[in-house]
Amino acid sequence: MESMTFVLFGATGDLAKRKIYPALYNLYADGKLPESFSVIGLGRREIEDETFRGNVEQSIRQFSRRSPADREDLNAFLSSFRYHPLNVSNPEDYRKLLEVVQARETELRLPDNRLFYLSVAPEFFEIIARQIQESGLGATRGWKRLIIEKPFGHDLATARSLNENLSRAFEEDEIYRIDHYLGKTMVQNLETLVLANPVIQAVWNKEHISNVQITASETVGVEERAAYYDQSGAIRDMFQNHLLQVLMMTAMRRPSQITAKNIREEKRKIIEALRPVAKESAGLSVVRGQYAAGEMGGKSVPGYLDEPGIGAESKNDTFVAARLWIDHPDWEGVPFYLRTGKRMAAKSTRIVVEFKNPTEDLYSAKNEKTSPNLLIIEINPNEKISFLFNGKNSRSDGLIEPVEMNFRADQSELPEAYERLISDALDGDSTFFAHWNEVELAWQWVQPVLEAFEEGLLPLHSYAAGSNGPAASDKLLKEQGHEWRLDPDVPELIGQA
Ligand SMILES: NC(=O)C1=CN([C@@H]2O[C@H](COP(=O)(O)OP(=O)(O)OC[C@H]3O[C@@H](n4cnc5c(N)ncnc54)[C@H](OP(=O)(O)O)[C@@H]3O)[C@@H](O)[C@H]2O)C=CC1
Ligand SMILES: O=C1O[C@H](COP(=O)(O)O)[C@@H](O)[C@H](O)[C@H]1O
Repeated sequence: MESMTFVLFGATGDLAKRKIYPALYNLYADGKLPESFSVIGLGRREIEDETFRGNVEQSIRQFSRRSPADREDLNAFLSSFRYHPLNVSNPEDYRKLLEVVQARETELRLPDNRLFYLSVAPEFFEIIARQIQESGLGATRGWKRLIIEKPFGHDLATARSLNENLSRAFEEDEIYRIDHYLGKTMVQNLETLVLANPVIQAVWNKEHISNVQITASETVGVEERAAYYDQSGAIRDMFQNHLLQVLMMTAMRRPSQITAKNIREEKRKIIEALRPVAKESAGLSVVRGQYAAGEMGGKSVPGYLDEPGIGAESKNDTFVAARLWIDHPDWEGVPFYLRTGKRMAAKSTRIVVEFKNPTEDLYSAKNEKTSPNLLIIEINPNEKISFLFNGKNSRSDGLIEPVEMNFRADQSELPEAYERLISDALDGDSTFFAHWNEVELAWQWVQPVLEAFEEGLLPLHSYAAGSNGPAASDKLLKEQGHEWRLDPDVPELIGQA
């Protein structure tokens, strides 16, 4: 682990408070930060170093998975933090920042390895990258790296333009695009599950898999993020990035080696092979919805249009589902169903892999029913892998029923996604960051869908808050003889999983 300076743009913001400081603290507590390091927090407001350190401490006490046990140890951690007021569009502020960074490098005898973390609004990404270059902050003899938050562009054209501008200041291998789903335990575990288990590897293809379902349902509504969310919708907020990343991780084929380069290459092949949709026919494979008033946990909740900050006429999507096909020899004829929505019945991020069931005929002759084998990877809030198979029940009738085998990760010990990702960026490991190829190809698939939404070519279905989304999304599966698995209204399965 190399000593470095962590330059944090947006140090007074929500993400820094809720995720970044707790992640840094836990990495420190786990011995995963270098012995010597410097953190320089940046924001417009004028605050003293002491106040800044107090704010960092408060965020750790409130949001860290582990509370600081020892005052001395916490003070040692906080002593690395300094604050510098900076307005992103003022070049003079960057020159002063360079002096602050260099002074700390000299004082702590740090090499000029610098990690710049952009935890600010996306409209600032380009100007910051340019100023880092022009001020000399980026001219290091050591390494320089850029961690950039989502969203990466608003559509294909803006993502391309952002990337072009960033690449004037940073090489592709210096850019770490955060997709926090790639830092989740079970998303990272997918690679091991499929590649390290020959039995699973052998059946991970069109011969054995009937369909794959990826769900990210949330119970929360738009919360305080109306200004951002009403311009983005579920398609940009969750689908273009998190869901398509999970699809790539699920469908990627075996790489020749487990390296960042090879894994990203395999992911690229999958996203490249996604069958494009035309905007005129997007409605055949994509369903969009918006939540109406409903009931959640016994309480009435307002519909999207009545949420604070949302325009009364908003046509924004809070739900999107799609049926995708991967034109790859190993996945021919296997639909991948993706859906995400706010104000749904349950918080659940999961992948359900449904296997083909050639045993039906064999048992139907005996008037018995077998169910398809299901491999269920629960990502959030549980972190669990289950396999549902057929077994005889232990009652006197001895009928065949789905039986569950499972593995549950010990959640008390699990690092958070941000810990994993920041640690990887410090180590220079980009495996679980989104490469530009993946981001661009994901936007390429989504672009006609965005246009279809904007031009009103698809109906905007209403769904009651607290439901499983619009019924139209069930049709996407029914047309292929499938159904969503493990929705909360399928008690016999959710009860076991
Ligand atoms: N919050 C979250 O849960 C998530 C956030 N993100 C992304 O993370 C990024 C940050 O989000 P979040 O922390 O919520 O945003 P906030 O609005 O809470 O914070 C914004 C930060 O930017 C600083 N800032 C604003 N304008 C300027 C300026 N002109 N010059 C210098 N600094 C400025 C603010 O400091 P000051 O006011 O002192 O100037 C503040 O520190 C965004 O890209 C967002 O999309 C991604 C996923 C989740
Ligand atoms: O990136 C985002 O993710 C969250 C959901 O994340 P999870 O880790 O709780 O599954 C979502 O609420 C938010 O709208 C989106 O910006």
